Amino acid sequence: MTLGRLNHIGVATPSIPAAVALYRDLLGAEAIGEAFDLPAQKVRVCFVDAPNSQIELLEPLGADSPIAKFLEKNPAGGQHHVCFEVADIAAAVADLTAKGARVLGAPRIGAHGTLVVFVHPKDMGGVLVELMETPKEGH
Ligand SMILES: CC[C@H](C(=O)O)C(=O)SCCNC(=O)CCNC(=O)[C@H](O)C(C)(C)COP(=O)(O)OP(=O)(O)OC[C@H]1O[C@@H](n2cnc3c(N)ncnc32)[C@H](O)[C@@H]1OP(=O)(O)O
Ligand SMILES: [Co+2]
Repeated sequence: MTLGRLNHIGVATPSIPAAVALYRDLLGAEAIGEAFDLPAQKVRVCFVDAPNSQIELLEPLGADSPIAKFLEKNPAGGQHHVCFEVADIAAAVADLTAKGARVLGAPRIGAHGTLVVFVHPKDMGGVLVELMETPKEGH
């Protein structure tokens, strides 16, 4: 696989509205999307756009959300993952698996409507890495 652009940084928060206020009022964020639920991934999502990337604010949907456990350990929230784009997610999964990295589950549709997958943080120096298939032109 070849590492593509940094698509977003995932930030877990107990409150998307409170986090949005910080990015808007403290940092001057001007392009903030509407929050939306992603039930299949057990998260509520809101994107804060920066000129060259995005912050993906994440609230847990339900006690079994992957964010819930993170927030138990980090009640105020915090940096959760980084997401890079790849041209071909299946090829990336095969490559990573062949290299011995733990790919978590099968690719599934993420918040941008394209296939995403995660690599276990223990195989990436303590960083939870998400890979997202680059949206096809015009999609
Ligand atoms: C897909 C929609 C959206 C998008 O962009 O499109 C998203 O990004 S949704 C993001 C939320 N979804 C996920 O994170 C799915 C992948 N995550 C997982 O499978 C788990 O959260 C996992 C495996 C990373 C952790 O599992 P779990 O929380 O059940 O286990 P532990 O808490 O015991 O953690 C095990 C070990 O990993 C360390 N850990 C956990 N989370 C993170 C993290 N975000 N960054 C770095 N390290 C993390 C944790 O500290 C444990 O380490 P240890 O040394 O044993 O304490
Ligand atoms: Co993400």
